[in-house]
Amino acid sequence: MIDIQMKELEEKIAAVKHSIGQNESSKLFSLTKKIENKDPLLIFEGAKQFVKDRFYWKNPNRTLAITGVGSVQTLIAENNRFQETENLWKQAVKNAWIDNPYTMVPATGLVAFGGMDFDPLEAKTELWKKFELSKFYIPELMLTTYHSDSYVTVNILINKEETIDEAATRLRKNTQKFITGKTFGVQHIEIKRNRVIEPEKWKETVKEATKEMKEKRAEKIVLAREVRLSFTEEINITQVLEELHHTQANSYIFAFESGGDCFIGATPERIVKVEKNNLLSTCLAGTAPRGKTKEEDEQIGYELLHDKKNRDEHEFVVKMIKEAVLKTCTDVNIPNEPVLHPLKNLQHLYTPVTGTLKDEYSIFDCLKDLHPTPALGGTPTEDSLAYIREHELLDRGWYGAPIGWVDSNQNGEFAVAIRSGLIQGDEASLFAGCGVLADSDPEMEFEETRIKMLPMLNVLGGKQE
Ligand SMILES: C=C(O[C@@H]1C=C(C(=O)O)C=C[C@H]1O)C(=O)O
Ligand SMILES: [Mg+2]
Repeated sequence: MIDIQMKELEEKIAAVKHSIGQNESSKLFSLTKKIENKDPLLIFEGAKQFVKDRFYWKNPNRTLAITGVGSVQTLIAENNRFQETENLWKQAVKNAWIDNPYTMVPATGLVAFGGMDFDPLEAKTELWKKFELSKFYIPELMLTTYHSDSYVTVNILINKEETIDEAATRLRKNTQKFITGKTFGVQHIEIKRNRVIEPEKWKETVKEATKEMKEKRAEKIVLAREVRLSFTEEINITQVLEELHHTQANSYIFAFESGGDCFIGATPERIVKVEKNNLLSTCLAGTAPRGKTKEEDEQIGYELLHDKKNRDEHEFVVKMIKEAVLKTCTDVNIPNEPVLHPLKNLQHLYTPVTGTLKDEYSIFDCLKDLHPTPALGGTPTEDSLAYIREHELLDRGWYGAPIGWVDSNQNGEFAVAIRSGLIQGDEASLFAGCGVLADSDPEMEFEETRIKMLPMLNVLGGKQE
């Protein structure tokens, strides 16, 4: 249980109540405490019986995990998603009473976690109907695990009308309910049906795109496709998260529930991380499989580092991110050559980008400038997006877009939501894309996307590879 004396809590609530303005009916109270270590997945599982909307996040080096349950305030943008979300977030922070003694610990205190559509101009289909253009939760309860310490944050709306005693009791009850957690059993997932959506037509689209580039109407276009699965029973998200954690090193693990559907994945791609004014972005593009032996693996890695098509794919991303970051940062540092980024099923070309974010820019400004990078859109951005809108067979929804969190202390981190799937009860869609250039071979690009789906497919009962 959260360690706080009733008297101390009542004093805090009295102060919050006192601060409610004449024209306000309530105030968001955010209270953070350090607690004995808890397993983030047990909290995630336990919350299922009380709330529909949960989120989960783990960073690639596993120093930070965030579990959020419920939403005390949901930030939904209607048009200009980056600017609107930032405005809503700033307003929420301004209106809240934040009691967080651990402001040096990222992702404690008031935090918003969410994601957004890849392309607001793409026609929406039934598939993504539960996901708004952009949606961020400020959770009712959040567990932050940073290095080996755990922190719990409870967010509640204190009403002007309720007594201090009522509010304190409500806060304690809520905390107790969510912090107890629940263990989960091992589910043996069985795929009933695995439907690759229009593979031949997809290859045809890739071929068409290569023509587009030969005729110099674009230089790179990223094309994605979908696989639809159905299972013998409903999928337990907690177990999928645990399996992703065990199988996908060097990747973010994320989940975001909305209206009963869950967008989930294990992505190696960071779009931007901001810690105070330190910025880190990543160029990740160019792909090859892993070898079966160490020698074969090193040989494939060497070839990837020296392959012209993959280096070109990568370079488009470096160029675009460099331009964007030079605008918002000083002290920009970008190595001249990429290195290999090994994953379980494949390896990528990787170039880190660091800089010092100028005071006048926020993480939302960075997202606006960076998304979509040519790792997910193409070059030039607008022409490739127009091509994707018109020709891609898939409604990308939140696939390929930023997903992540911000706190009220100038920290935040967003990944690019790839290697992901949308779980809808006993069905799921998996997504994967690839960078198409003028000399792309449709069969090879198809194979690349097949391998990119394996991380999700394997934890959903697919054949191990
Ligand atoms: C688009 C995806 O991945 C992107 C495309 C890559 C490529 O084509 O080489 C590599 C990494 C990602 O930037 C995906 O996994 O869905
Ligand atoms: Mg590629």
